[in-house]
Amino acid sequence: MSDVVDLARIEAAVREILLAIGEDPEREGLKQTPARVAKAYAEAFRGLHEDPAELLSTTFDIGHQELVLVRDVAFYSMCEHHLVPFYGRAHVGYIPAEEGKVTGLSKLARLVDIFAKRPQVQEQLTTQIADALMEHLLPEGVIVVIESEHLCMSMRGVAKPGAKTVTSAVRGALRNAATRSEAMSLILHS
Ligand SMILES: Nc1nc2c(ncn2[C@@H]2O[C@H](COP(=O)(O)OP(=O)(O)OP(=O)(O)O)[C@@H](O)[C@H]2O)c(=O)[nH]1
Ligand SMILES: [Zn+2]
Repeated sequence: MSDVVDLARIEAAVREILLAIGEDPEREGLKQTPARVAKAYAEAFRGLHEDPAELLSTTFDIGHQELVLVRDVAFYSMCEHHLVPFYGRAHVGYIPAEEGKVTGLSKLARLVDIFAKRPQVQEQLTTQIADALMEHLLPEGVIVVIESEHLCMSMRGVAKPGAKTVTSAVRGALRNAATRSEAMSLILHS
């Protein structure tokens, strides 16, 4: 990870922030903070250096052409406007095509993290997951629903803790009313 994220540069920047807020970066409690924040940021943004195509290249030949849905995938992301977390649950479903591919269930959850671990906005996170599945699995259809709380709306600014933002992206056969409502009822069952 450290070969793609410049830890020293983050450390220097965090030291500057501490000075700018009127703190003393040399005091005992803060001495290790720039290094800790650098490691935490490398983890929070590791998805920038991960490839969805590679992740979704492991596929199986299973003759299932009905909905596959992984519900309640917990994720933590960082709002690109304020660099504070937004977090919640993603529901990711697709209908494999006859000539398309089926991937491992864990890969759907890993795909959420590849895009969540980047500076993000929720709409783009939702779209990127859906489009990556369409591109790499060539399925009949995809549905992605994300529910999350944005700390930039809870702990600062408008200060509305508990407000949930829900976004969806629906592609292909899942745009069909009956199929979409079957998927939504399975998602809302959670
Ligand atoms: N559409 C969208 N907006 C987001 C997301 N995360 C944060 N925001 C919003 O981005 C907006 C940024 O607004 P600005 O007016 O530029 O920034 P600000 O002065 O800090 O805004 P306030 O949060 O209202 O104090 C805010 O309304 C946030 O609620 C997201 O994932 N999607
Ligand atoms: Zn924000």
